[in-house]
Amino acid sequence: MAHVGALLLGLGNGGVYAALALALVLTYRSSGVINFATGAVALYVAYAYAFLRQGELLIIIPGPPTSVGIGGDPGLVPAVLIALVFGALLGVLLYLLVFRPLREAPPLARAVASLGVLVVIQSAMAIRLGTAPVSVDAIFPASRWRLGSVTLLSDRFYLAVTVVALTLALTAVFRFTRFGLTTRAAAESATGAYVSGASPDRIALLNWMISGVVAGAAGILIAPLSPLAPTTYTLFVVPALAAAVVGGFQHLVPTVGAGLAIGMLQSEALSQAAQHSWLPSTGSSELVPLLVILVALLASGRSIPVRGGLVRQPLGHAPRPRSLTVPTLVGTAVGVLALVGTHGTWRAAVISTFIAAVIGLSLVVVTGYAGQVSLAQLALAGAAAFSLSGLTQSWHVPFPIAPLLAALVATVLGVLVGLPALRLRGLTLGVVTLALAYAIEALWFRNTDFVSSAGNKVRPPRLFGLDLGIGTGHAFPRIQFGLVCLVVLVAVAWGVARLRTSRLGSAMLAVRANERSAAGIGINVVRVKVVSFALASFIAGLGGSLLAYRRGVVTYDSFTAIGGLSLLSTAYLAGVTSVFGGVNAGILAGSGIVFVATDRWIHLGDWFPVLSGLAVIAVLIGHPEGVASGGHELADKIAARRAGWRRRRGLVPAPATDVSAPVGLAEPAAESPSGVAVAPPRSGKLLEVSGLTVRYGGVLAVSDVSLRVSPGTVVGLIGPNGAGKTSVIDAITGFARAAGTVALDGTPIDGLASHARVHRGLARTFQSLDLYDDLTVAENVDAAMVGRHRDRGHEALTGALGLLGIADRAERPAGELSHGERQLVSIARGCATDPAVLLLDEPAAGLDTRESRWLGARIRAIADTGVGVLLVDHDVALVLEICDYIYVLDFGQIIAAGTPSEIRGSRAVADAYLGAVHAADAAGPPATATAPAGTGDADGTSQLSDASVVTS
Ligand SMILES: Nc1ncnc2c1ncn2[C@@H]1O[C@H](COP(=O)(O)OP(=O)(O)OP(=O)(O)O)[C@@H](O)[C@H]1O
Repeated sequence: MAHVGALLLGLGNGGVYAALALALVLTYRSSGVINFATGAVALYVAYAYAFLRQGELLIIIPGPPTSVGIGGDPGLVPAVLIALVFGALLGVLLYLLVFRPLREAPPLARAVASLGVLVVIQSAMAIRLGTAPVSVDAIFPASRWRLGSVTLLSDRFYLAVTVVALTLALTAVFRFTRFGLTTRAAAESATGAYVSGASPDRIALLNWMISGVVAGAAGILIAPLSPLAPTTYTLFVVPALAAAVVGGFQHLVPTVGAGLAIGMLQSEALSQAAQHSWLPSTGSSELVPLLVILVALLASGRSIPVRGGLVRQPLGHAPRPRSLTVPTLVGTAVGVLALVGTHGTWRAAVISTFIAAVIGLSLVVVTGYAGQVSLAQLALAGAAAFSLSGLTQSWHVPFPIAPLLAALVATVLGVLVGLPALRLRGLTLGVVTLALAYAIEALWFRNTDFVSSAGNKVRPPRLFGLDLGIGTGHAFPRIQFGLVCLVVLVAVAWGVARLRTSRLGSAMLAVRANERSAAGIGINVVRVKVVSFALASFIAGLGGSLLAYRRGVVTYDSFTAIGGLSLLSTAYLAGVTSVFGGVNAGILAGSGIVFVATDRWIHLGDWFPVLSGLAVIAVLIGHPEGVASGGHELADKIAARRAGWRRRRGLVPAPATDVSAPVGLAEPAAESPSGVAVAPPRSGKLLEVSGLTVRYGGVLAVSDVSLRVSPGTVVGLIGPNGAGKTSVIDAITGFARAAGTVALDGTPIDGLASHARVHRGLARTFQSLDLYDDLTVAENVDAAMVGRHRDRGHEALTGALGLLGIADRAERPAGELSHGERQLVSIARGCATDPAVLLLDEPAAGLDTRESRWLGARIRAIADTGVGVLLVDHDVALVLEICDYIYVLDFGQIIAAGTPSEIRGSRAVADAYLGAVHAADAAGPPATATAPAGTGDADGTSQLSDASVVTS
């Protein structure tokens, strides 16, 4: 019964989380924004309400007085209504000024903009109103109801009932009104909404308005129960995000249910912590949102996204460093000059810039390269900082072993933080890492069991008797410590730049771009994610250790969850995809040189965070990929101009302009069009598939399919749309769950993960190509050779590019190529995995007949090297021309198999697959009349290529 009482006590907070989660769902559904500022909106409306009840109108912009009198308290209902109107207006303003201009921006850019809004509102409120809590009169009668041995506080009950009533009303609006219908249609597809005559823009605006009202209502309702203070309200967004995740950011009722449950479980956790000494004295309630999110997500997530279920996270171009030596030397020289040429506050700011840049570089690795949105990097830095304190104070571990060990602690924790990334991606992962940071802060950094109220001391670094510490008094800040920070920064920056040019870096970018196709070329997506979290956490740990040495005493306030949000927004703004951007993040950070400069020269003082939040928003609207994107474009332009200059002087050959044009169909297989020798023939393997069956829920896509692909042969798999051809390839390569056996040279491989099958010799291409548009052609192909020896890798790279005739496109970004060229890159990537069997999914899609026949010759050339090829294509003329054997699939079953001439003469195939053509023949007009130009051969392929037109 005590448990029931504790649970019911949590109804109040639960109701608020539920209302905020509703507001989150509304903005996400209508405009795809995860609005981290939802708690801040609630905060603003709650303050506006509290001031109204004191007869004052709140003004948060600088200049005029904080409030003006309105002649007394207008009363409960008018005050609530006026405050809610403010909430609605704030919602409308946020949409019109911030999120509408960003509607085409990457999802992460929109989330970062909401972080900017959060910082602006929270900092402005803190400056204008102070951080002292404000108490507000009760709204609901506060009495104790006794139900047997259980006590229920009536105000909590009324609050929860109000939120549930609000949810039911909103659910009814969205279910039964035209506005609700169009909102749901727009959530599915903006085009769909346009087609049905609704303006997604107006729908989004209305939803933002309602969201402002709902968030405001949450703020007003909780104000009497929880003293009004800027930071507490802002952080209500974490449990609210957890509730929204449970509802999939779509469904209102599960969202509200989860919000209420989180509040109740938190209350129970607090009561348990008070009763049991073995439970941590603080932090158990902050752990609840994390556990709720993890249970909800792990129950529904998948490790590799299913076909069509990919979350794309465009993050901007991650440029490949052109040279490491010059920037390293110049950067080091600038750093030394900055230290030597400054003193006092300025030198302290330079040192802070170095440290923040190190932590910023950790985000470059995990988010910029590997595409994993981590909001926990600052918490990981904190973990190292607090560990360093223990290592130096209690264990007397000397420098530099202590900071390295502390960074290793952060690495272990970082790998744990990264584990959810194995199943989650995009901003959902960001939400989980935020919940983790929130829990780590409460359980460890704020926990008085581990950290004394004045903070934990750190022993200054000493090496061979030399004092490397930052010093105190007049000596502060000592140049020696600045040099230590600079050495760490240069080493980390050099390492991160090297990583970008390494094969691991290419694999990270491949995972960032497209996990499915990364797995398809043999990249172990799980390992790449874990390694990127480990590397980034180690770097964050180094930064955290430096920060601990810089401060001398470690306290929680340097490593808060909110600070982690600011870190991501600064790093994103500075350019999270390059070393240049990471260093920029240090320069722009809260205690860096820009902060000191603005403080000294423009006397911004407390308003710096507000202005930096506004700057984040303004810059994002102009450059949704961050400020460094301008620098990257400039560097690309300079490089292109230099290359043009070198070409004009005849130093390098000019690239061919029409690579996909046929370059001689009768070329020898061992020589590429550019004269590059292709990979030597390898021993292919026999692929045997039997009893393959694939089901998607109730749909039987493939039923009991058996087929063989012998080394050195091209085997076709044809069939009408939806016959199950891609599903067969997905099942053979481990991308779709299937029954049946798949064996290579008699060894079963059906139990293996997709990337492991690639290592056994099974390579594939994707119908959607799934190239890494950010990477060059060479990098796309190189990514397929992770773990291969460099020299052999180089041989395979030139071989694969040469075989497909795209060697002269090697340095072009894949995103710039024509469709035909992209098809070739996709096949080259498959070839680069050194396959024994290559499965090609519609490689001729989008090619004209000439290109298609040229491609056919390339495919034959691949088979001539000993590789077995399974070719799925709608171009029947191509399939009949180059295949040794063909299987015909219809409704998931093999209906015919044989040599091209047998297939050509098969009545069953004609009926099932070419029926339309035969029917057309019977009706009169000659089939050749509509055949594409150039396909009419003496052997009658014209009729079949006509069939390909009918079915594709
Ligand atoms: N993820 C999925 N969930 C549910 N059904 C699916 C899924 N993927 C494919 N299907 C269904 O399975 C059947 C076979 O689809 P598949 O894409 O394998 O055929 P296909 O022959 O490759 O078609 P196409 O030539 O159009 O590419 C179709 O009915 C399709 O709608």
